[in-house]
Parts: sequence; C-alpha cells; structure tokens
Amino acid sequence: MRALIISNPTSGGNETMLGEVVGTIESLYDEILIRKTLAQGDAGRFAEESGAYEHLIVIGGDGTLHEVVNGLMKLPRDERPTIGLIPAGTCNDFARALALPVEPIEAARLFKMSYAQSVDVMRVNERYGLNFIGVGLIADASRQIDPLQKESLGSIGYFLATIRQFRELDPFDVRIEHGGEVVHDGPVSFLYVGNGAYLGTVPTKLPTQSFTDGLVEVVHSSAIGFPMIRQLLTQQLGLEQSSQEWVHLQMSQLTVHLSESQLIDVDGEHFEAERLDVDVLPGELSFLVPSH
Ligand SMILES: Nc1ncnc2c1ncn2[C@@H]1O[C@H](COP(=O)(O)OP(=O)(O)OP(=O)(O)O)[C@@H](O)[C@H]1O
Repeated sequence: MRALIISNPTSGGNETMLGEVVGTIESLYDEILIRKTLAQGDAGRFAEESGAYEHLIVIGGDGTLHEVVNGLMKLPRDERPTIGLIPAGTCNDFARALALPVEPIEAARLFKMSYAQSVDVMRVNERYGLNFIGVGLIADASRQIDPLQKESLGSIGYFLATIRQFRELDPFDVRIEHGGEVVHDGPVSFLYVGNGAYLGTVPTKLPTQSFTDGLVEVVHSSAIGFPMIRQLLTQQLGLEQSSQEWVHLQMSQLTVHLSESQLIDVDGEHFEAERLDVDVLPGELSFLVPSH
C-alpha cells in the first residue's frame, strides 16, 4: 500500500513531530512520499496529484484540510485516496467531528486500528467544505480573530471574538430557498450551515448533526442584543436553542440570496458572495477513523 503525506510545517507540525508520525505509521505501508507545503495552494495541488496513492495523510489544521478537500474533489471519485488526518492546527474542527485524538502522535497510532468512513461534502458555489458555512456574526467573528490570539486562546478564540464583534453587528436580509420554495425571507444576525459538529473547537450541540446523513444543519437567528449574548455566554456557542427567534432546519440543498455581497466563511476561509448555492454531496470522501 502507498501513502502520500502532505505536511504543513506552519501548522505546528515541526520536523520532530513529522519524524514521529512517519515512525509510527511506516510499517503499514510499502512506500511513503512526504510533500511539505511551502505556500498557500500547495496542499490543494499536491492533493490533486494524489490519485496513485491509497492513503493521503494530511498533517495540518482545518485550513490545510480545506485545501486538500478542494484538490481531491477535482479527481474522479474512484481515484481519491482515503484521508488519514493528523491534527496539527489550532482548532482541528473536522478532526474533532471525526472523534480523532487531537494529539498528532495519538492520532497516528490509531491508523492501524482504523477503517475508512464515508463523509459528506458540502458544495458551496464552486468550492467545497466539510465543517461549516457561516454568514454574518460567524463569518465576521472568525475574520476578527488575530492569529496570535487564536494560538494563545485556542478553544475559545471564536467565542471571544464573537462577543467582541457583537456590538458592531447589524442584521442583514436573507432569503433561503429549498427545492424552489422560500423557507425564510427576512433579517437575520447570522446564518450557519453545518456538516461537521464543531465551530472553533466548540461543539455546536445540534442533536441531529451528522456528516453521513446527506443533510446539513441550517441555523439562523434574528435575535440580537442581550438575549443572544447571554445565550452565547451560557452555552459557549452551542447553537441548539429553544427560543422562537432561533430556527433550525435540515436540508440536502439550499440557495441563499443576500441583499448585497458580503463576507462568507467556509471552514475558516473567507470570500465575498451575494448568492450561495449549497448542495450536500453524500459520501464523496473517505477518512480513516478509529474502530472502537
Ligand atoms: N510553508 C508555508 N508557509 C506559510 N503558510 C503556509 C505554508 N504552507 C501552508 N500554508 C498556509 O497555511 C494555512 C493553513 O494552516 P492550518 O492548516 O494550520 O489552518 P488553520 O485554518 O489555521 O487551521 P486550524 O483552524 O485548525 O488551526 C493555509 O492558508 C496555507 O496556505
């Protein structure tokens, strides 16, 4: 069996760690090729060239994984290798969703007791994501996080930035369509569309959330002001709310129309858009996950 390792040296994966990971998994493979990313875009390009390998081992954070997913989706489905994820970022949200240990060597040790789990992929316009799509509060909050704060605060980085951002937030108009029908038309303060169950390391606490059900969770709220701050504070960004101002739906496809172009966050990567066409592509990728 052949494995390609894509390692992002800036995500906390130093040479010592890389050596330990290779030492931990090398007996499982006949051949291992290591490719280190030197700049943005490398992980995606390396992933596009990984069709000849059975396993693609990704050492990095959510940003590296996002690039890899977008690279792999350019390959025909039957040529995509199974991904072995070694979490080496700050948040590692999809590794958490897969219930992997967030300690890199621990995750590598479990490879030999793992099986390939099919995972749904979200298509958002012409890009792909695994964790979430955020508009409004969520996108603005993650944009506000400075890398030093993220590194030092880690798990609560998003949360703090959200609260800090809140005073500057205005609701925005959004129309959400599902299967040609309008399911919402009016102002919201954020829109969350999620596949993985973590947002900035915090579990979203949506009981139906699954990356194997062919559905995304769609949550939005028009609640602004103190109730929302209190909810965020007491629930640490948990999105499961009982208030009427919070809406939670599940969908396999949706179209989001915004009244003007605004910041969109997909898995921590940002771009501007006025319209989002979102589809869930069931079981498009497979990941090694530990068998229990
Ligand atoms: N050698 C390099 N030098 C500088 N930047 C790099 C290099 N290799 C990759 N990158 C960039 O690193 C970023 C990804 O880093 P990483 O995987 O840690 O993401 P992250 O979003 O910070 O993850 P997490 O949220 O899990 O901490 C990408 O923007 C990628 O282009």
